[in-house]
Amino acid sequence: MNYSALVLDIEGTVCPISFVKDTLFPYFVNKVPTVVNDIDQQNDTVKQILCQFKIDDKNELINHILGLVSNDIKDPILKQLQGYIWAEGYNSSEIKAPVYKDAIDLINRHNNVYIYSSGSVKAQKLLFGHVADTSDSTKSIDMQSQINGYFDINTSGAKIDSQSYINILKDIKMIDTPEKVLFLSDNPSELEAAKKAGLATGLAIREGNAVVPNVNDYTCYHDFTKLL
Ligand SMILES: CSCCC(=O)C(=O)COP(=O)(O)O
Ligand SMILES: [Mg+2]
Repeated sequence: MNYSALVLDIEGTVCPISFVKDTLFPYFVNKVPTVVNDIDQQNDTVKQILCQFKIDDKNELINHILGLVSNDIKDPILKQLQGYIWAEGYNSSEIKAPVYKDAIDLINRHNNVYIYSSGSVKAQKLLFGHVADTSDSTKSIDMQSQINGYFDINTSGAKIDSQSYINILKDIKMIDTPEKVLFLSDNPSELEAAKKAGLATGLAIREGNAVVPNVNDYTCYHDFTKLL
């Protein structure tokens, strides 16, 4: 099947879950106390995001944010904040995104690729702007020009809600032919929601992903080499 558009999840699909859990989250957790305690020194956007939590006490706010991270809560305010904190890590080259080689190749050979992740649009752009270069560990590759658009839980809604996929179909002007849009994710609940909206779906099977008991119900991809 020739798909007119691809919509790709990030964590567990185009990069390992371990990158998010062992690199991105710890980097963020380490910075949270300073960012909250020194709120007056943060830029206006970060101040506004912190204010949205509506918690005045700094220690309480720190504990609230850290609790969201440790329980992997896909909270829209948390996700916005993470993008701003990770920017420092990417811009200083401390963080580079280990996007799977087969995912890089897939993105390079399809001309209509979109991203839909719980990570904020800002975080997504940073990630694709700083993809680890496997041939030279000191370098990163900017893949942003290969991505046609980015969607997150703030722009489109929760990933397990089929309305979110309808919103995306409208945005990418594919609402009349949803079956020509392929959504790839490691999360069966997301695939079910996308399927309900009429999209074609594929389950990413990667090392470290959660085991899917009813794996035979899905079209599975251990890598994307043979896709398209
Ligand atoms: C944009 S990378 C940050 C990943 C993240 O915060 C996250 O929650 C990943 O969720 P996904 O929807 O990509 O599985
Ligand atoms: Mg995922």
